[in-house]
Amino acid sequence: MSEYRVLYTSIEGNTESFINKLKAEAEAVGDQLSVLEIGEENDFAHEKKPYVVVVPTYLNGGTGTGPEVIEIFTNGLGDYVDYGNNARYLRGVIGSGNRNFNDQYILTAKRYAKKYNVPVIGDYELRGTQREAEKIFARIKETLGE
Ligand SMILES: Cc1cc2nc3c(=O)[nH]c(=O)nc-3n(C[C@H](O)[C@H](O)[C@H](O)COP(=O)(O)O)c2cc1C
Repeated sequence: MSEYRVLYTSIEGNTESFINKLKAEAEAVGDQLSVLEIGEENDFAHEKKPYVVVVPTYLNGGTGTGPEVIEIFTNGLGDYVDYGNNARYLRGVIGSGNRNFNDQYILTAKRYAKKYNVPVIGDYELRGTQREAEKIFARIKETLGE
């Protein structure tokens, strides 16, 4: 049995629903997820081992992908990653969004990947499917090793 650390934020519950699918997937193969939901009000803590983040996309200020388009609602997760040495343990980003947003689809995840120099290891729309959870859990295992 292995345990994989996953941090996430969920404003309207879609990401939470996908996390539950990931948990079910992990349990089905005898593994476990150690999950932490980060809101705007969490106390910061020091992460002690490698982890991935799952981040939905909430943007304001335009329809493009330039600097005028800013992240809203999900900043607590970014602040947590920036805290202490936490960024050093971040190994990958999973993005969620809605393809109706075209070029802005999973833009927050792409920005995190660029900022922290880690790959986007998966993406899905809205609540995702069990099949997507299966694929993304496999990527989490590859990314976090053992
Ligand atoms: C105000 C608002 C802005 C959004 N902006 C984007 C966007 O720019 N790109 C994208 O892919 N999805 C966007 N979405 C879709 C959300 O990322 C998607 O619904 C996600 O599943 C929400 O996750 P949550 O329910 O865990 O908060 C937006 C949704 C809302 C309500």
